[in-house]
Amino acid sequence: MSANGQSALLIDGKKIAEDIQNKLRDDIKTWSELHKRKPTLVAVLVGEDPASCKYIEKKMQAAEYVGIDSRTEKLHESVTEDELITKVVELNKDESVDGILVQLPVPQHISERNVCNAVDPTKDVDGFHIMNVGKLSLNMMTFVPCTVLAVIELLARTGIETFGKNVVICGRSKNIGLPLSMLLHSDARYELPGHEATVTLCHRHTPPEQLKVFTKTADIIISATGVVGLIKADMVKEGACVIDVGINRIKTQEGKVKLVGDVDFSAVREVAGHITPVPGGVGPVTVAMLMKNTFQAAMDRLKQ
Ligand SMILES: Nc1nc(=O)c2c([nH]1)NC[C@@H]1CN(c3ccc(C(=O)N[C@@H](CCC(=O)O)C(=O)O)cc3)C=[N+]21
Repeated sequence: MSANGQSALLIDGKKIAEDIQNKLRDDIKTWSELHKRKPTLVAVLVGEDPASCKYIEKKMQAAEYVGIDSRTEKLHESVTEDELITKVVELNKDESVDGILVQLPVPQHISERNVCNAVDPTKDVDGFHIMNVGKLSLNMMTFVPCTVLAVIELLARTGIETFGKNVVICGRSKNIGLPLSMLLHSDARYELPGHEATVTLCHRHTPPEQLKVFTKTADIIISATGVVGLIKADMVKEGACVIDVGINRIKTQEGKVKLVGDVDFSAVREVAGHITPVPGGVGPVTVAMLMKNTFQAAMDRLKQ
């Protein structure tokens, strides 16, 4: 139990996602009536990975709710890189399409980088195109990856300051840890909103004792590693905010599959000031931010 005798406040990602989507729903309705069309999102899914199918389904449901036209283009697992890129280029040229996303991971024989770079940067609602990654690193306006936006949104809506704070990010993935580190230290003197934190980016070669030294001084800990139980109670400063981006499927003793994050939730909860659960934390807000990026893409298209 923490010094004030209370356990951490739970950050309700599901509720936050609903709030965002309700606001978007109103804005999209107004926009669609004005422009006589709806924003349009196309997801490209290669193969039939059950987790990918589930995420795509959630995205399609959210799109339907907020008033975005959406569809999933399904390609066989054996599709070649050229064939996949041909599909993407076709969507790039399609004037009725505002946002394109290729669900990751793609099969081993296809280069993820080549595929992400094939998406028209103005339709790249995932923010994975090399040009959008470059812009983010320069704190320029661009599409920011949805999970990164979700973390920022969870902090902002919970009233957690980042200005001058110590943030420790665990995990340096190109789609989450790295862009999150770029956004959280962003400088307000450029185009993007500045978050102005001091960021420490830890990864698999950060020695465990050193990791603990870093996390112990963090005001905000964000874990995106896929390592179950990485963040333990003795690594967390009293009152810190803990954001769990991990998604791990584990088998329980009864043989059931359970979704857990990277954080030892029940123990960390007693030390932290705020904590996100898994499920019901970052995941639903990620989907909401995809809707926001798609609406943005549609608005930008009409302005061009
Ligand atoms: N091109 C691309 N863009 C992505 O944005 C992308 C991707 N590929 N590949 C996979 C990851 C993962 N991701 C999630 C989306 C929603 C939940 C989500 O809604 N999670 C629910 C529960 C889901 C469940 O029950 O499995 C929750 O945490 O409460 C999680 C993870 C988007 N990703």
